[in-house]
Amino acid sequence: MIDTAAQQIIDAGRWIDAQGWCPATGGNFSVRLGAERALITASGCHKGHLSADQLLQVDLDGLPQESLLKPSAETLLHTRLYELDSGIGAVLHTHSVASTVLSRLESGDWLTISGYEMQKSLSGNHTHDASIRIAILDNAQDMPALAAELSQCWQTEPLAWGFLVRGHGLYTWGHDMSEARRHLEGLEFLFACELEMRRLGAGV
Ligand SMILES: CSCCC(=O)C(=O)COP(=O)(O)O
Ligand SMILES: [Zn+2]
Repeated sequence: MIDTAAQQIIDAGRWIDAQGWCPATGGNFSVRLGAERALITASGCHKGHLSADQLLQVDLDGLPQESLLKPSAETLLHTRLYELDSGIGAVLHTHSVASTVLSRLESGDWLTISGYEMQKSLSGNHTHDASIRIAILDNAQDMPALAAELSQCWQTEPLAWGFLVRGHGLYTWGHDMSEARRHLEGLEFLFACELEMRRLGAGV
């Protein structure tokens, strides 16, 4: 199980890097290992060429388990998602240009997208003819505070698919790594379209 999860994270990192969505040391990825644990990337390494010795187990308080590695600085956002929804099996955090710029252009708490066929890549959506809303949290270096912000937002309205952190990037998830990758690819396509529309002065 751990070997499979590790390979899923390594493969996702290679693919995400090839898309240009985890430049420098940006991004972090995790897979749930059970009710109380997750496998997550270590802090500060390039996520495009990970090896198994750059992954460690954490409990849902974000504490390393049987490892001397330093977990991702953003571990608490991953573990909070696993606590908030027991159906989440994998979490991907990326730093694309589109998610970073769009989250800064939008000054409100939500990004609303409508009219795109690609909305159907997000579980539960069956038409372009509806609006999807992606929450935007303000960035912070204080991870317990940002995780608390996420919990508060979730209590008002449970989030689906992902959320943006302003000027920082995207968190997305799925019931397994395959669904998380589909949500990531779909959302990034939608963000790129929306950014291009705004650049052309169309819509909004
Ligand atoms: C230059 S990236 C800054 C940190 C960050 O936002 C990130 O996603 C990577 O942090 P980690 O500790 O997981 O390497
Ligand atoms: Zn980040």
